Amino acid sequence: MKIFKFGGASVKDAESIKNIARILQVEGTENTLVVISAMGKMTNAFEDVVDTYYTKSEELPNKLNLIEEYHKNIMKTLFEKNDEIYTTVDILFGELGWFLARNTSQRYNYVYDQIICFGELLSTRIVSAYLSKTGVQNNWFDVRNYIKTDSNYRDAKVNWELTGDIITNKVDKQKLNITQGFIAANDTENTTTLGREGSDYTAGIFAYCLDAESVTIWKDVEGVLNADPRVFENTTLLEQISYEEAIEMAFYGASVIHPKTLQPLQKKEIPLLVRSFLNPKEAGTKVSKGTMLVPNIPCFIVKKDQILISISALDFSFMVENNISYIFQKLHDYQLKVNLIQNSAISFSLCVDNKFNKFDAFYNELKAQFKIEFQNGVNLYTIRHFNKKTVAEITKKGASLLRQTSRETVQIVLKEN
Ligand SMILES: Nc1ncnc2c1ncn2[C@@H]1O[C@H](COP(=O)(O)OP(=O)(O)O)[C@@H](O)[C@H]1O
Ligand SMILES: N[C@@H](CC(=O)OP(=O)(O)O)C(=O)O
Repeated sequence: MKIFKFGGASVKDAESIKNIARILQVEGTENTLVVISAMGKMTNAFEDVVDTYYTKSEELPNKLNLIEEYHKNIMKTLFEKNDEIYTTVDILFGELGWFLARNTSQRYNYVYDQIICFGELLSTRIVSAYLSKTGVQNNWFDVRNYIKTDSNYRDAKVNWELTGDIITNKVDKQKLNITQGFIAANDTENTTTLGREGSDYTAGIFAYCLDAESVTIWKDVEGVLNADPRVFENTTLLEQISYEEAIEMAFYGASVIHPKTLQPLQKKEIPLLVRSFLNPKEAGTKVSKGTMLVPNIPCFIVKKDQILISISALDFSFMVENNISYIFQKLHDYQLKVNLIQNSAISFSLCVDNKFNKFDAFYNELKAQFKIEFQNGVNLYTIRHFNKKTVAEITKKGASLLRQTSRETVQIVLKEN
């Protein structure tokens, strides 16, 4: 069985959806499972709905209208006025409205997941209906009945045993299956999510459980490049990457592949292909067992808008196991994602992502016990397979605040203007 994943960019408008139908017709529609993300930037729009719900509820109808209009504009091009999809989509907006009106929970992350899931539910319904309309038979299903997780809303952990059982028993391998990325459900049937950009991971979960022959992620770029083309001018396509190398790149923040996606694939040696939906004839990138990197060139990864924190003890004592373990417990409690660590005898430096806006609370708790300084808005550059020239190229971009070098990797924290 083949697993395809189409991300937001590949379902961002009516033309993109027509393109998916063309790709499926060329690639074949049997023994295939297609995982689809929310359209375009709709997950961001739903995040805005969540914030508005809590802070400026008078603006909520307006935000919801914008989302509805976006989807209906796309539908206008793809369907006739009386097509059933309009009822399906209205029911979904009705369910969302019902939740917003009835919810009494103040648990932000729980509420977030119950709202955010509509992006994927809408996109998959629309793509599935369009495929059916154009004669491509398909089987839409609600992934929340297949992927089961714990109740760690917004970053749920998969219950592999249960999920594996359900998927192997329930997925009809003969058909073209269409389902949602990123969302799942816990054992009380509440919606959970796998972390932002988690649809790649969904594809990996299905591939693992179904022993798929391959996973293909369709992108608006040729494949995995040696640097983010939005940040670097000259980029080169990587034709082959080993699992180990791809895991390293994803870990350091190469956003083109979600970091959790690769391990399940590596375990079963399922190749991951990253191909262009704009140029589907090209081979793109293959991540598989084998050669580390082809071509073997330096690769650049940048994580923007990080916080560089420096912590030392108030009494100038050494930063050792007991206070470091305490700090890590707090980082975990406040869901701060650590991207770089460096310690000296009396101070401990960290570069973190303030993913869930919990840095202030972390800071306030720690400042009672430690001297803690921080700098917002720094960028973390990682160069895999670096050389002198590439390090010089990066460091000339701004003031270098911290550097860490290992055999294959250099990481540099920069304050850019
Ligand atoms: N190393 C890289 N190789 C290719 N694309 C990259 C890389 N790093 C960042 N990108 C960016 O990732 C984008 C595709 O990812 P994304 O927008 O998340 O796609 P989707 O949401 O459709 O899955 C590309 O348009 C490109 O700008
Ligand atoms: N829609 C979700 C999940 C996802 O993976 O999206 P994309 O494939 O567009 O990155 C998000 O934006 O986080």
